[in-house]
Amino acid sequence: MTTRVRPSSKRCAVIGGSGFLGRHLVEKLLERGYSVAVFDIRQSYELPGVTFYQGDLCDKEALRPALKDVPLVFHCASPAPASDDRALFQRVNVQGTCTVIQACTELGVQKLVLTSSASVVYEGADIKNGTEDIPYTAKPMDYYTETKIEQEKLVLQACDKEGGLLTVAIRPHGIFGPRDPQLVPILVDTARRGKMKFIIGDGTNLVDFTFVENVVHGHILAAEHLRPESPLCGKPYHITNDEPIRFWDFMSKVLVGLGYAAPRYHLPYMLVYGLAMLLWLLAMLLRPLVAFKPTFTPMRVALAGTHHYYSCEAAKRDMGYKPLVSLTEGISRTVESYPHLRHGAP
Ligand SMILES: NC(=O)C1=CN([C@@H]2O[C@H](COP(=O)(O)OP(=O)(O)OC[C@H]3O[C@@H](n4cnc5c(N)ncnc54)[C@H](O)[C@@H]3O)[C@@H](O)[C@H]2O)C=CC1
Ligand SMILES: CC(C)CCC[C@@H](C)[C@H]1CC[C@H]2C3=C(CC[C@]12C)[C@@]1(C)CCC(=O)C[C@@H]1CC3
Repeated sequence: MTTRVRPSSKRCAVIGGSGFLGRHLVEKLLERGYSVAVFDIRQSYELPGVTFYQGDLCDKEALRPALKDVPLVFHCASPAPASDDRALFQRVNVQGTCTVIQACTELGVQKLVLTSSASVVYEGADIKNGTEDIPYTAKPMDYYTETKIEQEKLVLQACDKEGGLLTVAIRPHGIFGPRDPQLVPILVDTARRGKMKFIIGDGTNLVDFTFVENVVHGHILAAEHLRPESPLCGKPYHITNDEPIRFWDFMSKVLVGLGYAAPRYHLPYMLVYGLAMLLWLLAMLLRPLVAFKPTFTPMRVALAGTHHYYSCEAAKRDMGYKPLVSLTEGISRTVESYPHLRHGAP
């Protein structure tokens, strides 16, 4: 006879726990007294209280030991948006997420918290104070977004309030903070190549940038408020800093903080967007011959030149969310954490 260990409510697993958001989440969970199993395709650190399981989330047998006897699972793994690899996104974000759901169900996991993205409703047009009832976009701007939509639908539809797996999705936007491998490094690289002199559009467009610790806070609140009778079951929630900022002011603050010049000259949005489309088409056509990745993709240009900020009122109402770190504090902690990216650093 096999005896089933009753999962401790202070035990959880973080799929994607080696990544930027995942590691911040793991650190906060440890601080709050959880013991954590990290499942990731790579191991990027070691910490007391964390057990690492290295494997591909598409492989159910590899996932099983990490999720066994765990009541709560966070799924924040994804290929990087910049990889732009359709087959990889499809395999990991869609098929892999099906595998995660199956493994959770088979192993009796009680709660699954997915890291989705606010970009599931974004199609390049302005979004001002967007709420969670905006429909998924029918015209996703890249493969990453296309598969994040599928992924979110799968997880939310799997919610079973009658004693089965409970699910909720967190939709962050523009996460930044120490150890981010994407936003600040791409920005600095672009500046070092002399390409951050221009403001796309009139520079007044407001967007959300969200400090990583606020995103973590939203995930933990969601997990702790997810119960069969709570409104969270099967729902998505925006988690933001609740301080929309002009896209180009944010970029300038980070650049100037690191010793680079702020962008100054304006370029018409439609001109840059048109050029980005042309470059993207060219890159597609030349792909079999030469691999080149334009910095200014249509998605990035759209994000840089339109309003895209979201309401986090639902998270405030249903889980008592409020941002813990202000934008000013978050930017200064981020800038300080990148001494190697400062202007003139060796
Ligand atoms: N960074 C951002 O601005 C935003 C991120 N998100 C979402 O947040 C989540 C975390 O993103 P980041 O921490 O920024 O990315 P990241 O790239 O730092 O972390 C993702 C982690 O997933 C792991 N992973 C990838 N494929 C895997 C596989 N097949 N099996 C196991 N592990 C795998 C990677 O090794 C990595 O450690 C993702 O789901 C992303 O879509 C959502 C909105 C904004
Ligand atoms: C070259 C410049 C015009 C822009 C440099 C900064 C960008 C790299 C970032 C600005 C907004 C960011 C963002 C994301 C990635 C990095 C940026 C484009 C996401 C696409 C990451 C994944 C998501 O789910 C949505 C994010 C929106 C904002």
